[in-house]
Amino acid sequence: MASIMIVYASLTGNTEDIAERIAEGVRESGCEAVLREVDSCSASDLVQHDGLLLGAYTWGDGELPDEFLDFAEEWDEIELEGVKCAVFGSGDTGYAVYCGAVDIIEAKLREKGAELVQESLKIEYGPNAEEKEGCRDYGRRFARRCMAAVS
Ligand SMILES: Cc1cc2nc3c(=O)[nH]c(=O)nc-3n(C[C@H](O)[C@H](O)[C@H](O)COP(=O)(O)O)c2cc1C
Repeated sequence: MASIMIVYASLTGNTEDIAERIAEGVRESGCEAVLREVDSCSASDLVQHDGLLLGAYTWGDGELPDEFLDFAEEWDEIELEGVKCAVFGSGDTGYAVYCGAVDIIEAKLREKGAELVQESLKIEYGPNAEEKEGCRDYGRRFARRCMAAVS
């Protein structure tokens, strides 16, 4: 069974809600979903799985949340070449840089040679009912791509 790691940072629960819905979609597809908050895992945990989904809210002026800053220092030391990844997050369109953390994480993964297998998912605040289904679908699509690679 393919195993997919979902690592996220969430201050008020919106990104967590997205992460949980994505995890449901991953599981519906018959894959294992390992869901972890970023401050409870180390960068080396990332490479033990068949796919990696990273999620963050945006802080400051389009910045990564502090929890991800510590993590981002560590991932310079790990090999992500060819690892199947995708990025999601929550933001607020009232800010100048909407979901900037998602773009920063995506750029970092590209720089590390990771394979971004689908477009990033950005949601304003928490997902509404329709967006929740979109999150599940996002998880299902990601899982299918990872399963195709392991079978
Ligand atoms: C101090 C502060 C700065 C923020 N800066 C941004 C920003 O630059 N861009 C953005 O899209 N959202 C920004 N946000 C909005 C949060 O990312 C948004 O509320 C998000 O839904 C929080 O997700 P969470 O519930 O997972 O913590 C900011 C929020 C706060 C409180």
